[in-house]
Amino acid sequence: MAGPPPIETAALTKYYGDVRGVEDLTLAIERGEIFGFLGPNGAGKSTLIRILLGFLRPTGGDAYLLGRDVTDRGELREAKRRVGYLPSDVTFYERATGREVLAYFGRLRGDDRREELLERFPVPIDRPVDAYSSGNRQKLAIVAAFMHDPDLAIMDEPTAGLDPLVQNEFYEFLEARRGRGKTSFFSSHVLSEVRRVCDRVGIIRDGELIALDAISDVLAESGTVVTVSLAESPPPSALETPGTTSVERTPEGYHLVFSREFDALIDRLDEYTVLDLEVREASLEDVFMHFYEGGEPA
Ligand SMILES: Nc1ncnc2c1ncn2[C@@H]1O[C@H](COP(=O)(O)OP(=O)(O)OP(=O)(O)O)[C@@H](O)[C@H]1O
Repeated sequence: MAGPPPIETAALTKYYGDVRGVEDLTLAIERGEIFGFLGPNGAGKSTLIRILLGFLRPTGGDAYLLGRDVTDRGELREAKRRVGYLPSDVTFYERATGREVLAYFGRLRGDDRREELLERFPVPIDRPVDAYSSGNRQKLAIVAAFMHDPDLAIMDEPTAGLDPLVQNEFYEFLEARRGRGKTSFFSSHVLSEVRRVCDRVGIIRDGELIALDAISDVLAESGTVVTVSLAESPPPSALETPGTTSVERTPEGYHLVFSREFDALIDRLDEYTVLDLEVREASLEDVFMHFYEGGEPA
């Protein structure tokens, strides 16, 4: 079981001229986990992935893949034999058939799991790739990325373009990999998929890591949403009680995200006339929206 973390970064920083890609990013992914990397557009997700794969050189800090320094060509090459990469914009040599594409990648890295993957993610294998739908193209990319059974998979928005059934198949596939101690790291905008499949999440905004947690911890901390409609209109801050993550005024009333500290809230509401009250479990959207929106501008 021992061994270096599959992905490790320390104070990793990348500037494109004056533009910040990522800044001071310190992160360790554990062996066997499914890790989701979330953040709004332009947050720095692709920058991190491109540094890890050696496509970009960091401005500062360190990054290791399977214990190998990604800035050392020889070490990177060695690590990448055991890594599968699924880019967000899949491109193949268009006139090749699916079979030829897979044969090419198979020669480079091996293809022990090719047939099993093609059963899970069937594609019209003898047609030229330029005639593929975007979903089939993505499925072919999945087969190509995983057929050498990599210890670590790095994926940039892997389910974009897949229909819900195939998405589900993909999540089950990642879970089966986890059962064999394989590690998966992916960027996503889709909170529901992260909730469905990830063990831990990192949230990045303006190039910086602003939260890193187990999904269950995130939800335990701020896992309840209360919508309350009052006859009076106090400022939202008047409804802040211990354990409240956020309070907003919406057309339906006040929207509170908080841990389950009901007594404090009930005491506070006693000062007003409650017209309507709804309590429900928070979605990840509720919990993470304040991470996405809040904070200092870059
Ligand atoms: N080649 C480049 N030259 C200059 N700036 C860049 C370059 N690539 C990315 N950036 C900038 O770096 C920042 C991080 O971009 P990045 O693509 O890593 O974000 P992202 O989180 O992957 O976004 P998205 O969700 O839109 O894919 C952005 O401000 C972006 O404009």
